[in-house]
Amino acid sequence: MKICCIGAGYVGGPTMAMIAKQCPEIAVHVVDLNPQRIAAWNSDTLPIYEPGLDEVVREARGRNLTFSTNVDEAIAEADIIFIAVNTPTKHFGIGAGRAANLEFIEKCARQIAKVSEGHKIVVEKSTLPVRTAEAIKRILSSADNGATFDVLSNPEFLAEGTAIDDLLDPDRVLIGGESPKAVQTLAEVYAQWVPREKILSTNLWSSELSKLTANAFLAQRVSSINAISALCEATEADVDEVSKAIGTDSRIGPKFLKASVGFGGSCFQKDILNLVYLCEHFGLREVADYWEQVVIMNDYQKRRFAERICRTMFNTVSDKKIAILGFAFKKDTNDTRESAAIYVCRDLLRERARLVIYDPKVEKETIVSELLSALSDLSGTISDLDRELVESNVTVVDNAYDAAIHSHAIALLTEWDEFRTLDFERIYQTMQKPAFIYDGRNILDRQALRKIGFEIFAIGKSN
Ligand SMILES: NC(=O)c1ccc[n+]([C@@H]2O[C@H](COP(=O)([O-])OP(=O)(O)OC[C@H]3O[C@@H](n4cnc5c(N)ncnc54)[C@H](O)[C@@H]3O)[C@@H](O)[C@H]2O)c1
Ligand SMILES: O=c1ccn([C@@H]2O[C@H](COP(=O)(O)OP(=O)(O)O[C@H]3O[C@H](CO)[C@@H](O)[C@H](O)[C@H]3O)[C@@H](O)[C@H]2O)c(=O)[nH]1
Repeated sequence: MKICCIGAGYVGGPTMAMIAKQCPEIAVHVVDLNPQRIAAWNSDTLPIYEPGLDEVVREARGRNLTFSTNVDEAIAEADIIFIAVNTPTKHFGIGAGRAANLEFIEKCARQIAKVSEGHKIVVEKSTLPVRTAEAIKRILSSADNGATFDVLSNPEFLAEGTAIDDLLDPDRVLIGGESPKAVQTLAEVYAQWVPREKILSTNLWSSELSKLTANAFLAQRVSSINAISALCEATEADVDEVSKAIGTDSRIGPKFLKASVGFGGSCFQKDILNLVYLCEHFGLREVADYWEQVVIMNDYQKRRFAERICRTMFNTVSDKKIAILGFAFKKDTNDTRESAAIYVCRDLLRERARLVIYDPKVEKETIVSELLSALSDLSGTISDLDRELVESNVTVVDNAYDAAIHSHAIALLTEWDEFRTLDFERIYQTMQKPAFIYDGRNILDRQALRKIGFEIFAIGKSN
């Protein structure tokens, strides 16, 4: 059997590497339009940082795992074609700011229709609005070379930072489709390492909608506890104690109740906005409003964090040096898409703070480009003033101690493990006084820091 995957990103790369590792008899060919990305997949420095990924790729690459830009060839040879391209929020035209941009999906479907012969199974791996498979089927059925297709939905539930564990031992694999034979063929691939009872099959539309719904529920939990964190700060309740108290109720459960500076990542916001757009499309105004509130609350949480920094530093951060620890949207990834850090830094820059940023895995170019795009207007134009703000007020350094030297405050925005064990005595000596710490992840020992002399503010703690 031959598998092709279109899209060598955070999903296509790790997912296909795992299939290739677990199924040595299947030839897996991952293709992408981006030659730099493909070159990186073929090198010793993979394009994404993910614990355990290097080993999996090293085992299968060259044996039954290939990365290339030969999209047509890979499609033509494959029995199963996964589509794992990006489906970002649309930034133009109808549905701008909400709907998913399906341009890349449609281009893949047209290309598959053009170069395929015989019978192929086409698998939606990307996260898509419910009923996208209908459009894909229409496009594929226009193929004029006699090719036939089954379309399946097989959404991916991996989380970044734990992708390899999630792929090795998933809570479930979901396959939606109309043809039992096609569903069975794909299920056989996963059954090489996933227990049968964890492979669920549903109709196409339930599968597509389950992915959006799963992300909406997860993000809703984070926004719910973050909403409570604001109330904790006003009432001397402690959000971590509240989380623990409610999470021990087996009906609620303990996961995804960690209050934070706000959720980030390429998926939660995009997928909820997509759900909101779908609800509006179907005339379900109240349902749309209900889910939109999850994103509104998240924006509030990020804004609130930056405002608290300004307020508690005597109402001005202008010309003050703030060390930013962490820029990725969570630990153990180099992904910065929609990271809360971007928006906190943007707001601080607008207050004319000087930022010294350190993240163990994020490159300087990525940080600068994220900040410039956060400061740009809707059309993507960056004013000279904003460009100047970033050029003069942002420094990126390669360790936390250098970031903290002479700073007035530290804002911890990503929960990297190395930040837990920093020598804060040493850091305190090098900082301006009073020395402030804003813990956006609630991972630091507040008592110990206070003993050293820090003024510490954490999420959902009223000091
Ligand atoms: N990132 C995650 O953790 C995650 C998890 C589950 C689901 N998803 C979903 O999976 C999809 C992919 O996400 P991602 O994070 O891997 O995106 P990504 O941007 O990292 O990767 C997508 C890749 O597709 C390539 N591409 C786009 N159009 C192409 C075409 N016509 N031919 C060949 N290559 C093309 C791009 O060059 C890019 O490298 C999205 O729908 C996302 O919502 C993402
Ligand atoms: O209790 C929590 C849990 C998460 N977060 C934040 O929420 C964001 C998302 O975290 P997580 O869900 O762990 O990472 P993602 O890689 O975005 O994974 C989500 O999005 C993927 C893409 O659709 C799905 O496949 C996954 O199942 C889903 O967890 C991050 O900023 C986290 O810091 C919190 O603030 N508190």
